[in-house]
Amino acid sequence: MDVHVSPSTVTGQVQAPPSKSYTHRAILAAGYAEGATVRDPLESADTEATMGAVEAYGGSVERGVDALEVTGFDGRPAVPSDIVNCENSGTTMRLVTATAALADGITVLTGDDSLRSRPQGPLLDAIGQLDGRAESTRANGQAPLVVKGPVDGGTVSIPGDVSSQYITALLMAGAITEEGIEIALETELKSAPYVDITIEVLDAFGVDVESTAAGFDVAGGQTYDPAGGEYAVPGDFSSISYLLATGALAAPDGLTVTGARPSAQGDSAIVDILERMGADISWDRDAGEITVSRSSLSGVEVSVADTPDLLPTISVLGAVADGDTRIVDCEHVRYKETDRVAAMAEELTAMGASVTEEQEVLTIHGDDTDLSGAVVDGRADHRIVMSLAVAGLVADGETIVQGGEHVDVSFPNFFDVIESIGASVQRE
Ligand SMILES: O=C(O)C1=C[C@@H](OP(=O)(O)O)[C@@H](O)[C@H](O)C1
Ligand SMILES: C=C(OP(=O)(O)O)C(=O)O
Repeated sequence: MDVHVSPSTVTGQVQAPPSKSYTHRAILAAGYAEGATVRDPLESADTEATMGAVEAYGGSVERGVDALEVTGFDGRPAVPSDIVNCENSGTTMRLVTATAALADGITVLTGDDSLRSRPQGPLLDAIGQLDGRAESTRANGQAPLVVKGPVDGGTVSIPGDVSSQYITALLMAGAITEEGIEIALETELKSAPYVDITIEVLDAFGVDVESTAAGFDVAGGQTYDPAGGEYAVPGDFSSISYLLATGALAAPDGLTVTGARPSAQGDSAIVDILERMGADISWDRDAGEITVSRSSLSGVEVSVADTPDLLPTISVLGAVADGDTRIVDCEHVRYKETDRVAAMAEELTAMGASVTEEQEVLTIHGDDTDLSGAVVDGRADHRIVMSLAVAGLVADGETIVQGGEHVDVSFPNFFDVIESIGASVQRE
C-alpha cells in the first residue's frame, strides 16, 4: 500500500497503543502458567504470532474486548503438530525457540523473508550448551530452526551485543527447567531495558530473576502464577515516539498523548531526547500524559545502545533540526526487520537530507535545507514506514511512503490515528 502524505499541522489528544514488548511477554508468561487474562493487549501481526506459538505448544487464546483469555500449557510445552511460523516477529522467534527447548521432541520454527535473515546463532549455541539440540537448517545461524529438547537447565555463556531477546528467552524458559539457567554475558548487554521489562513481567507472574556479576540467574522449578489471574499491558513508548515527533514537528497548538505512564521501557527516553533537542514538552507521569508543541529543534548526540527502536524517529527529528544529530552505538540496529541504519540514511537522503553513515554512528547534518517530498521505500519495516510518514508531514510537497500496510506489526491503526489529529494521508 502506498501512503501519500502531505504537509500538515496536527492538534488534539491521542491514546498511545499498548506495548508490543509487554504484550508478547504477558501472552507467553500466561502460556507457561495455567492461564491468565491479559488486559489491554496490543493486537497486531507480531503479537498474533506469539498467540499462535502458545497455541502450537498446547495453550489457547480467546480474543475478548480489550482482553485476551489465555489458557496456558502450564509448564512444559507440548511438541507442536506443525511448524511454528513467527512471521515477521523477532521477539516471537527468540522467545519461543527457548520454549521449544523445553518440549520432549522436535520443533521447527520459521518466519518471513526478513525474519529468516536475522541472527539466531547465539541462542542456538546457548541451547546446545544446555545439552539441547538447536540448528539452523541452512547452517547460517538463521531460521528455519530445528530445536530438540527437553533441556533441564544449566549454565550458558552468550554475547550481549546482538539481541537482548536471547536473554529474555532463556530467563522465561529457565524458570520452568529443573536446574534453572545461569547466564554469563560475554560482552556488554545492548538493549538492556528490554531485560528489565522481562524481569518486571516475570515478577508480576510470581517468577524471580537475579542479576549477577556475570549476567542473570533464574532458579528452576518455578511456577508462573499471575497475581489475581490477570496482567494489564501499559502504553508503548516506541509507538509514542512517532506521535511525539509528529507533535514536535507539526503541532503549533500542541498535541497530547495519553496512556504514557512510566514503566521499564527504555524508549521513554524519547521525552528526554526531545527536551534536549529544544522541544516544548512536558510529561505528567501520574496522569500518563505527555504534551508537546511544534518547536525549533537543535541537533544532539544520542546513544541508542539501550533504545534501538528509537533510531528511525531520532533520525527524522535530526533531519529537521539545526546542526548535526549524531546517533551513536547503533550497530545492533542493523539486525532488525531491515538494516535500519542504512534504510534511514538512504531514504532521508532521497528526501534531501545530508547524512553520513558509519558502522556504529549515523550522523544527520541538519541545516536550513527543508526536506522534500519523494517516493520512499518503507523497506517492509513498520518503524521505517512510520518515521518516513512523520517526515512527510513537514517535507515540501507530497511524500509517497511505500509499504504502508507494514504498520500492522506494532501500530495497526497508526494512519487512522495521525489522520484523526489532522495529518493529510491518503492510502492507495
Ligand atoms: O524484547 C523486546 O521486546 C525487544 C527487544 C529489542 O530487540 P534487541 O534486544 O534484539 O535489540 C527491540 O529492538 C525489539 O523491538 C523488542
Ligand atoms: C525489532 C523489532 O521487533 P522484533 O525484534 O520483535 O521483530 C521492532 O519492533 O522494532
